[in-house]
Amino acid sequence: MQMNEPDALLRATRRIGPVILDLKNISLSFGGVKALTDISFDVRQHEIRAIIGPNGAGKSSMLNVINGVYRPQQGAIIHKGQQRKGMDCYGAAKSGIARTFQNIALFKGMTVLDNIMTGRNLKMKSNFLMQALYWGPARREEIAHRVKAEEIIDFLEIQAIRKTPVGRLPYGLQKRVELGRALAAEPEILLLDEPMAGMNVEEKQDMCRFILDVNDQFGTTIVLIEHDMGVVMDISDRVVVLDYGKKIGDGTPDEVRSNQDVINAYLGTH
Ligand SMILES: Nc1ncnc2c1ncn2[C@@H]1O[C@H](COP(=O)(O)OP(=O)(O)OP(=O)(O)O)[C@@H](O)[C@H]1O
Repeated sequence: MQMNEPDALLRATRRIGPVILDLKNISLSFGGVKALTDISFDVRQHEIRAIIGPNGAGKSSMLNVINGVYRPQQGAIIHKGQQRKGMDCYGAAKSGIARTFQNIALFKGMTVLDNIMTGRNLKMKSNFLMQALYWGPARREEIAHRVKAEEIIDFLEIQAIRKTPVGRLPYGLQKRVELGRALAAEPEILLLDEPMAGMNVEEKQDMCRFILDVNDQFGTTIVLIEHDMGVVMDISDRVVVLDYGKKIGDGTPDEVRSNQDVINAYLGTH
């Protein structure tokens, strides 16, 4: 493939690495409904990879396959060179894959800080009894986790609301807190399910900036579903396009934009 100069430069400076997630011939059905049919694509380290497609195309199902919520009936998932066998979402999280959800899934009565702390659960080593007694090592561990949570709060510029119960925050800020909770797990791969849904223009701009900063500063690989085409084309390195559970396009934003199947099935109708 011939890359033009700015593309090549962009990729070189952003250090796109080798394939870390390879999805091969994935098929998934629910009873008679074929959600995904023979889908193959890969994700490279440090890449921002978008999955787009009309409603019901299979995008969320694909994310659920990646983070182990659904097990496909056919196909293979190769994560860092190892074929994944029978992994659930806990296993996926342990292997460095975190995600946010289409509908915010936060503890609404808890503060921003405490919600972000829940993202540290997988990293906690002390057992329940030690934590309950707040005993030596558990105390030191708690302090270290709080420091990490505060770092994320600073990074996302939400210091002013750190003690506010999440349910009282406007929607855009709740989405940012959800990103913070996912970041608290220090994921290698971050899955974002419509991170900008329901946001106004300014909130979208902020979220775009945070996604790019996470990718740049932490080196996190990002796979995102997003309906806003402007956003997708602006921030993604490569885009995979699904329609009725089938892959109809895959490539750089420019390649996808000029793909006639994509224009017919999706872009042309929006
Ligand atoms: N748990 C489930 N049980 C039965 N059918 C399902 C389930 N999850 C998804 N489906 C079906 O699989 C297909 C793909 O759905 P999916 O939610 O993955 O699409 P999507 O592209 O994310 O759509 P949207 O943009 O509306 O969120 C749809 O026909 C949907 O009805």
